[in-house]
Amino acid sequence: MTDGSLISPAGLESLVASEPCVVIDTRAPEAYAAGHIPGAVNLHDIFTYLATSSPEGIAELRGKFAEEFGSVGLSGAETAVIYEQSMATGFGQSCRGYFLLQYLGYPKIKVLHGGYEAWEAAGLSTSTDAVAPQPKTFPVSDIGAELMMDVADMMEAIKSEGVVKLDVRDIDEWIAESSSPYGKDFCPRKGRIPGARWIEWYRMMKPTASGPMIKSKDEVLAECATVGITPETPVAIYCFKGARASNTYLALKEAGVKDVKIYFGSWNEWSRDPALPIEEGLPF
Ligand SMILES: O=S(=O)([O-])[S-]
Repeated sequence: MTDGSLISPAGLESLVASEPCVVIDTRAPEAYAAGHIPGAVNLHDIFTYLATSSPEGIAELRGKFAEEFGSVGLSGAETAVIYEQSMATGFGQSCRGYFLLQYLGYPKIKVLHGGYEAWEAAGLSTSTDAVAPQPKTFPVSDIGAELMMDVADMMEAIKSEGVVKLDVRDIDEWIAESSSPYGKDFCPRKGRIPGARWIEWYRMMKPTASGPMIKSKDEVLAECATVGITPETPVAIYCFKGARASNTYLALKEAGVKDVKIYFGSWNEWSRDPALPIEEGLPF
């Protein structure tokens, strides 16, 4: 898939040559220091930040990322291009950045399809030079606010048969063997949001010579059909903290599923409140 919000390495090379761009590397600082796309800035918080959906949590999240995206030079005039190592090795962290920018109402966003691995596979130049971005005022808006669900929204979704609650976590989390990718007992409870259906996030990608890539529109819709999702189905996605969910979000949006939202607090938030219902044990 090459149109829409995904951009190929060659496409990114011509884009940066022709218009203002801020290229954002979401990998760990050590990986960035070892080599990055020339001119790219490093924002690893995009991946590591644990969000909650309380009013205070949302206010903190919005303030933090408006500040961080402004500090790397996003004013609304530049296209933000986000990348990670590859689409399937960093829990979808570049897509988490994409989702956060959409949520904050940023107008021009792309994800480098295939990430740094695809950039290197294309033989394009890399750099270890430090980059000093020029800070700008980030243009926060409410236009994307409805994309992010809070606990109350998820409780409503549980009551609604028509909304597919889509769990995209790894299998050990789905079968309630582990509570998180950070260790089995990182969260106090293991299980699932009641009524959730499951597509492990890797299924949205397939291997290529340049690394894992998001499947074609028809391939993604075929995966969706296995859990009853059509382009018209409202979908509420969750994972552990919103990164893998963002990878699936992007795949579904690119495939034409119209109403997709993320419960960004995800299992990290839900499992910590004993008042919230869960399904425990094996899902079969
Ligand atoms: O992908 S994740 O946010 O659940 S670590």
